[in-house]
Amino acid sequence: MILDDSPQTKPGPPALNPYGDALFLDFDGCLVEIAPTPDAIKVPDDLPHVLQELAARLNGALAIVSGRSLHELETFLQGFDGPMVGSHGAEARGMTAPMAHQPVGLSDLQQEMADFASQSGLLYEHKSHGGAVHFRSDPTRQAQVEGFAHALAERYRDFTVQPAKMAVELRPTGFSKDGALVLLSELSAFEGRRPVYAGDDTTDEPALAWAEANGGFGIKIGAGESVARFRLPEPQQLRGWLSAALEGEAWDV
Ligand SMILES: O=P(O)(O)OC[C@H]1O[C@H](O[C@H]2O[C@H](CO)[C@@H](O)[C@H](O)[C@H]2O)[C@H](O)[C@@H](O)[C@@H]1O
Repeated sequence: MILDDSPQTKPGPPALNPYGDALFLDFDGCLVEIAPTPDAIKVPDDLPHVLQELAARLNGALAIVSGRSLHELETFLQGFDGPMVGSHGAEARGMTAPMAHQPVGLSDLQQEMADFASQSGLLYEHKSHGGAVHFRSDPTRQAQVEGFAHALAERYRDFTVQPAKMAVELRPTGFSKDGALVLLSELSAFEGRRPVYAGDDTTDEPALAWAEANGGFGIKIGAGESVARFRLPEPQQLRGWLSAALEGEAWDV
């Protein structure tokens, strides 16, 4: 079954193998639909339960891997108690935290970001290991926000500019989602399993590539170029695929 008509047409993903697969899921734009602001997302009531049940079916080999702060993921997904990686690979639960200390200059950097956003009439998102300035309310400000972020990263060397959907983030240098997959795959629940990664954004591409290069596959959610072999058009279809896996249904490729 062909699920999209974009220039880079890809089929939908095959069925999960509960005995051999490890599942890694991005959050925003992947498990849940993009919303006007970070706080405005709608998490379906049954999503934590579906994740919890599916994790049990996979013998614990299911993790959330996100750019969000870990405490936000835990709040949005109460009822799912499996591993989670937040802040683009810098913090985690269910395994040793990848980043042992907070990045140098964190609070000063956050203050500068908050001040810039306030003066620019844009939304500042305070994050546990960095920050984000969102320009979804005024996309014409993109270049200005990017210029500000790159100038900031010149002065705060522990931080790297992370482009996001209608936002620019500053995240800790040296951490990434694909780096997190390496660490997660060393956990006994994940070891030796075929990695399957679902994500929607440029920040997910290295993780999608990692899954493809390590005997598994990637699922790109939404339009756009991707290294992933498979695609689903919206988070809703990914949630459907997860529910089908839980019910043991085969997915028609
Ligand atoms: O790695 P992810 O789970 O995909 O998180 C990436 C960033 O997602 C959030 O921002 C994006 O989603 C918002 C809600 O839909 C939207 O308003 C915003 O424009 C998007 O950029 C989140 O706010 C960031 O902290 C995450 O890093």
